Amino acid sequence: MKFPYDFLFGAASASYQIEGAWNEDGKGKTNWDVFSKIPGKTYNGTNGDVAIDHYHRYKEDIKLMAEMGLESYRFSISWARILPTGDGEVNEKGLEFYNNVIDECLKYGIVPFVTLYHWDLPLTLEEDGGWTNKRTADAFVKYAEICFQSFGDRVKHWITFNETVMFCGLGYLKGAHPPGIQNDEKKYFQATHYVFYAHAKTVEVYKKLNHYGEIGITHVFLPAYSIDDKHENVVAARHANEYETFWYYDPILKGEYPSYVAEQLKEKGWTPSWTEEELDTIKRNAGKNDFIGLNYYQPIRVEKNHEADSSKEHSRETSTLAPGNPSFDGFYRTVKMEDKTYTKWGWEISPQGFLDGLHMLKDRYGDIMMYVTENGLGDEDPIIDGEIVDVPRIKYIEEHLKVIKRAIKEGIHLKGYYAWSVIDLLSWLNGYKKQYGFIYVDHHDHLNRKKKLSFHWYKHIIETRGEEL
Ligand SMILES: C[C@@]1(C(=O)O)OC[C@H]2O[C@@H](O)[C@H](O)[C@@H](O)[C@H]2O1
Repeated sequence: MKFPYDFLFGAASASYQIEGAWNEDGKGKTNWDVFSKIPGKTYNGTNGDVAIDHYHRYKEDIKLMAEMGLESYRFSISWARILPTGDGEVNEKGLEFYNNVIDECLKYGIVPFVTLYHWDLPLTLEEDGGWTNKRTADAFVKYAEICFQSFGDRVKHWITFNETVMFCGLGYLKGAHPPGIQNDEKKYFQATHYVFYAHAKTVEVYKKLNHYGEIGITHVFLPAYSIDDKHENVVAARHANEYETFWYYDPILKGEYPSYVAEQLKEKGWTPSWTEEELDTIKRNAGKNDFIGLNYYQPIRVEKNHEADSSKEHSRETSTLAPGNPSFDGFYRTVKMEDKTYTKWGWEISPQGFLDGLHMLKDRYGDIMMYVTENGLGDEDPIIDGEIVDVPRIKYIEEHLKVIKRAIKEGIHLKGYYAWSVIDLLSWLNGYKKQYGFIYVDHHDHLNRKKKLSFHWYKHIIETRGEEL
């Protein structure tokens, strides 16, 4: 059986991780332009000043995507190229660059799937409180409307935010992302609320434009499973799903926060300062979402945490989602299981965990339309006789595509798959060591591009619409 005729086979990237040209053509500074240059913050001091120079080489890169037969390309717009100060004057050269990228995609029949925010925030806004300041939410809605008006005639698939839990959690709890704040739960939850509010307002604005495209949000999908049937561990898994998944998915799909979390926040004094207008905006627009984007890499296996409160000690290493760390509130701990397989970065490889999680989402939210907006294997790819023989990546993606095909047969409304990443790119915390791409970038030879084994494999899967999987 082939994948449905309208299922999109795609691959993804993000502006800060590929573009470079960090200070060219009127682009404003972002939080990451500054944060990445603070000693110790990134692996080996890597930063996105050049990245893989996609800003100057986008035609070459998109031509390679076309050669792969890619049906859709998910990329993000750097807000600071459009509005250098976040909410001031428009930078025409920024509009020009993304118009060129979109037109280059359409030249090859590649469907552009655009993320408005993939973590690079204009510095002016970060310095004014970032996502804990409602100004940023209001500025985002203005920025989004400019993008809709400029690109909406050709872009019909829009993602507002990528992985809110990551930029808020790493920004305000772990300190591994800007603004580098640790253990500030009040700011963490406040930031998530303003993101959900900005998302809801943006959906409302988009729908009023009658562009007849799709809009949604992309969340991490990290289904939590108890390590055994012990009651306290089952409770721990429920707690993890409430804070890591339902806190994020409920306001988008149900228009309200999960009571399990909301009540605990009240007890702990972590409730965001929200207004009735904000809560009503979230409620009023929940039904207008066209899809939810899932970034799935792994599940987590959890047990009740009994250790003294080590949840407050953080480092870059404890911020990479590897198992063995306590939750931010110390309630549970993730566990590395003897009978599971893991990547070099300690992420469990579990297509079955994905399928079980999809059914959990359907049980809770009904028949919602979904895209897998990221999935892939971060690895140090083997190079044999000059060829990048990334067989582990082929196996990883193959197993997950098989499960996606099965999920569709079981009634899960999945409309597309975007491998992370289309091309090797800068990893926020792992520099260029952790590769994800179908296309290799040689940092020892002028960033030259080279097709990996997986490039040819994915081309075949797309051509045959995954019939053999
Ligand atoms: C933490 C990490 C990684 O480096 O493995 O997860 C997978 C992938 O998620 C994406 O949303 C990030 O933009 C990208 O950089 C990757 O980040």
